[in-house]
Amino acid sequence: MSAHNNPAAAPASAQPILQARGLVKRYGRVTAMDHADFDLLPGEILAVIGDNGAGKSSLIKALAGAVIPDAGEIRLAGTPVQFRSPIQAREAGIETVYQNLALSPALSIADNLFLGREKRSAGFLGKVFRKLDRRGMQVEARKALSNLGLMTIQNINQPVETLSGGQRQGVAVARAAAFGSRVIIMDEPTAALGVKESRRVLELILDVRRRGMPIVLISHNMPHVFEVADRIHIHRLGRRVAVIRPSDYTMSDAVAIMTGAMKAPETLAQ
Ligand SMILES: Nc1ncnc2c1ncn2[C@@H]1O[C@H](COP(=O)(O)OP(=O)(O)OP(=O)(O)O)[C@@H](O)[C@H]1O
Repeated sequence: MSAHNNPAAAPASAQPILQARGLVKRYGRVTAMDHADFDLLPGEILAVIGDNGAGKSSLIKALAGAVIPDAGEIRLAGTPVQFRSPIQAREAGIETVYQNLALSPALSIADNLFLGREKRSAGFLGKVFRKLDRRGMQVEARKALSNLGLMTIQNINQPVETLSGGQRQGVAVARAAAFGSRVIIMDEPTAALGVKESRRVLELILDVRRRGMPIVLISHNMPHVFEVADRIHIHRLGRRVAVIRPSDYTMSDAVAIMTGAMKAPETLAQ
């Protein structure tokens, strides 16, 4: 599917769902973020690309509450937010799927989906003895996976360590998509996957967008970026230097802007 006729894409005038202005983060003498800006529009897939060390992770971590910036402002749906921890960002609806997935291999798929937000049984047993509502969680886990067309997974009680890389990625995405999130950030979701599995994860990303959820996709894989992104945020030396549409530039242009070999376009495509 072409990313450029995305019916969910917001008009240019739409208010960003997630926005950052002037983020700064220094580690001693290293400036990881140097007045970095960021805009994610409702319903879009925004790819973030940049050379190694450009500061992509620092930016994403700041948006996800894992790094506290030294300066700058983050707004969620127009409201300034100051996340002090990843939990706070998650509670506000920003879900991050990191490259080294935060899944517990020995636990089942259903348990992983509810890790950290387990459902308790109704009434006394749940309140006093914190008894888990296993049946309820299994029903919801099955629903979350089938919503995303992931029901090739036969048994939601099987341990995650028995799943393929792509299926694991799927569980992580299902978890992110299932809990009323407003934004999903995916850090190199296809980096460790084979061709077929990468394909399925890309389909999954498109599927999540079809459901109206905006996605930030950090990736070094230009063909993947150009295939699914509505817009591409190019990061260089700690800051955003351009936002382009994949239909307006070639992959080598994007790489040239990223490395400084080509001048960044003057105006940011919004
Ligand atoms: N915790 C830290 N302590 C010290 N320096 C750090 C820390 N985190 C990041 N840096 C430095 O900040 C700069 C930006 O790093 P960052 O990881 O954000 O870049 P990146 O674009 O994500 O790189 P990559 O693509 O290689 O993952 C680098 O020079 C890095 O060494």
